[in-house]
Amino acid sequence: MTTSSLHSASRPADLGTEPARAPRSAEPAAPARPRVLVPGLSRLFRAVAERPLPFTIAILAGIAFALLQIATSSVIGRVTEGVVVPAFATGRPVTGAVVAGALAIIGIGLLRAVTVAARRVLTNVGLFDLQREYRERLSKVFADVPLLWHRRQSTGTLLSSVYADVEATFFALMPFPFALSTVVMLAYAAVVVARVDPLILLVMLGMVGMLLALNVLLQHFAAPIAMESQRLRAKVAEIAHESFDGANVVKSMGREDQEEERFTDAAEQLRRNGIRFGYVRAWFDPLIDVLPNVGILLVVLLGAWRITSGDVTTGQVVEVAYLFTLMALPIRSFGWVLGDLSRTVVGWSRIQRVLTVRRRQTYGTSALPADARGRLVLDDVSFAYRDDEFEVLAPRTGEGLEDLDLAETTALHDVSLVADPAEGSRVLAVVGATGSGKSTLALLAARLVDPTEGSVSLDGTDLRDLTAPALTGDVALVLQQAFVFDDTVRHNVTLGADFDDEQVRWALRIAQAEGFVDGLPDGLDTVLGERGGSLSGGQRQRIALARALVRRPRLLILDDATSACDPSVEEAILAQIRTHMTESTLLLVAYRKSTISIADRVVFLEHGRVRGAGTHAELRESLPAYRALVDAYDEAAISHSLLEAGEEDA
Ligand SMILES: Nc1ncnc2c1ncn2[C@@H]1O[C@H](COP(=O)(O)OP(=O)(O)OP(=O)(O)O)[C@@H](O)[C@H]1O
Repeated sequence: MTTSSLHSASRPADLGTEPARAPRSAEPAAPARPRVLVPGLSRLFRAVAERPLPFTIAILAGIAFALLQIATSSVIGRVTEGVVVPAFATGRPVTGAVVAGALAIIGIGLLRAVTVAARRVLTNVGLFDLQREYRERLSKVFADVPLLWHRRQSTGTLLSSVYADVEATFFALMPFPFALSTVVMLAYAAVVVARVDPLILLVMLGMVGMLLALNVLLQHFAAPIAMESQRLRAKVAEIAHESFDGANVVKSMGREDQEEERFTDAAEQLRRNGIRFGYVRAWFDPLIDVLPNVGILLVVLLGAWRITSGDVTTGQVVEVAYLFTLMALPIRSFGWVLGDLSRTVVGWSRIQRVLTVRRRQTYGTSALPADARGRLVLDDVSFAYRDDEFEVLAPRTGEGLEDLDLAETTALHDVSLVADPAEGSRVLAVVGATGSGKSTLALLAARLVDPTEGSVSLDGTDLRDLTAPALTGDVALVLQQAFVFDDTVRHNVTLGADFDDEQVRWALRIAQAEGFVDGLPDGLDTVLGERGGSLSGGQRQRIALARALVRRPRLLILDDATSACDPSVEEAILAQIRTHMTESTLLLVAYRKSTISIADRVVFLEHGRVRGAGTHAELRESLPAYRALVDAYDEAAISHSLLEAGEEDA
């Protein structure tokens, strides 16, 4: 049995009732057929306004391209009139006109190439810049929102937002400047064609109208599928992330096949949805592609008839037919924009869900005085976990929390306690059955959550009034799940702050980590690998503990932070902390008698209420429930030791 399984074995589950946790928030039900055209186009225009310089130049380059296209068609019309028709009539080529026409066409072609390059480069500049900005904005929200928000989100979905949703939102921007410049081209072409022949203009307008109608129809069918695809992308990411994260459980429980099946199912749904999207596009794309060609055919037929009746010249018909050929691609770009508009709307709505989370962690302006001694006071503190409090509070609703009927789990009721070195309670242990509110109390003391009622203060200052640096500098919380970065031991302890090697070693020594760190190939410079995969659970916990110790916080909170260490190591750690961290108050969430007995004072929680406070001996004497719980911890520890001894003998 591993040390961490000892820990779970040593916590008697039946000594406390655990009310069911509030259900985690699901993704909000999205409308089956979202409105796409107006919200989508307005998002794209806003994107252009957010990066005006590159997009304006890209659009201008697009317009220049469109005008050059038209100029090409007019040159070709003139070459037909001035070179081809006379050559047919006289049987002799008109050399000067041929050279002039050829030079004009080559010159315009070169200019067109420049405009294409400028448009593409600048569109990319604007597009990727926006993607970067929104990824940064999302990650800022992730950093600013309270811890509880993160606990309600799936990491896979958040990852998918940062990557796939941002990409989907701005995907349609790629052809957007080209499509916008097409409007100018169409207007100009309409004038040219109207001057040639109103009948041909009618053909052109009919063709453009049909193209738009086809695109709107495409939206109608494609948008819900695109929406489902984004959701499924997030789901695939979520399952993949869960499988990687829970690799230990999956392997130890032999659930590889089921996990694979779960992943395959989601990937298969995504595949099917992608194919459905492809089917829809496959119906519409050929029609949209073929329409301009039908237009050209009609122009040629109509033109031939109008030439014979003498209403237009051959050059004019060739010019207009060529114009239609040139317009096919720009008009198609409308289709690209419209075709991807549904992804814009869906991606944006998913990003919005994160960006509009109203609750951000706010900080005060106070700092603790230099001679503060770490007096922690919880004064009549109640705390309730509220369902969906983050999701429902989109800024537009204007609703306050108090107006909303939210499901609640009250974890702590009117809890008052004091840990004060001056009053002989420098080390305070919090004991209670599972679900009694110990971890919630630890979160409150570290201000990772704020009380629903009452206050938590350190040396007389409400934690809410402390600045962020004061809070993180004066209070440190170490959790059972130690996170280790893929970096050196040194960086994992300092996290980039200015501590020298001596200080790092001091912290490692107290955390009983110096020995094994010295045994690592490069000592402090050893890179620990992703999530500290090369370390044992207990070693990871000790690195995380050293990270807190090196900061010498005034208040050190350990929530089951040494659970994966042997009892003897745990005892040594706590003894060292007691001896060397004389300026820190220590709040311990304790599960072992050895831990509890080093505390100056113990607070016993039951169902979120303080049932008793005093020394371990006093509580044992006066509270049968406390005695039963602590004895049960002991029995579990003894049976574990016997089990281990048996395993060693075998
Ligand atoms: N994020 C959450 N959302 C809703 N309810 C929660 C959440 N976290 C904890 N709770 C509930 O609050 C109560 C106290 O939980 P807490 O984790 O503080 O207990 P604990 O004493 O630390 O338990 P354990 O010893 O099992 O870690 C429990 O009823 C729990 O179900």
